[in-house]
Amino acid sequence: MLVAPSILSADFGNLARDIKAICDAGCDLVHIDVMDGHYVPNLTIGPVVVEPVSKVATKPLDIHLMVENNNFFVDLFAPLKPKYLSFHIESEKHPHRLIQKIRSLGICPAITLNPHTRVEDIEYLLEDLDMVLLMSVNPGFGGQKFIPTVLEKAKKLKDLINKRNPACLIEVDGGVSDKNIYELKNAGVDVVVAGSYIFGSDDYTKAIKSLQI
Ligand SMILES: O=C(CO)[C@H](O)[C@H](O)COP(=O)(O)O
Ligand SMILES: [Co+2]
Repeated sequence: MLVAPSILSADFGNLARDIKAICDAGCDLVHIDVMDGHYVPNLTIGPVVVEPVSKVATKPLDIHLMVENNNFFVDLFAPLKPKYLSFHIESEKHPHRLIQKIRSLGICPAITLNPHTRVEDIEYLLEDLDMVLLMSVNPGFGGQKFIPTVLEKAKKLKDLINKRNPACLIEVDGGVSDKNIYELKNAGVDVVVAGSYIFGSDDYTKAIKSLQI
């Protein structure tokens, strides 16, 4: 299991320090939550902040867009060369076109599904995707309760992935901890995002290791 700590739960007054700390503690990816205050009722950070603080990151960036104007934000964040750039299927009229654009910029395209969205909705996009991000909370805030129906969704998605594109990864984001990590693993999940669990612990190395099963 790969682990991507969400910096939403980091100390925003010491963001570079916290990004360095999770990289030193052995995380696999650095998850950056980008919220525009329109698509979700919260506002976070743009490239003006992410670019300087991510200079200390020794692990690849995993950027999660929660925005209305995906095209605009893809253009804003592409120069930072994240490994993964994901956008919400629910906020995009032309997901297939946007996936091709992200790929043409040298970035691995990923798509995100809210808790209510059926995995079948993205079946015909799977061949073009490197990762699917399943939300296990409603997007917008850290520290929420895990929605367990994501486990059934992950299993269904795994079947579709095995049929269409076995190389595509499944990522789960929201309410992840050592309490649900084994169920997530059994459901076929490859990558977990964890914010409050990791940043709320007093030993980042131990917390990250407890999820790298
Ligand atoms: O995308 C997100 C919220 O929209 C965050 O990545 C997610 O909530 C992680 O935080 P936590 O592990 O505390 O739930
Ligand atoms: Co996220």
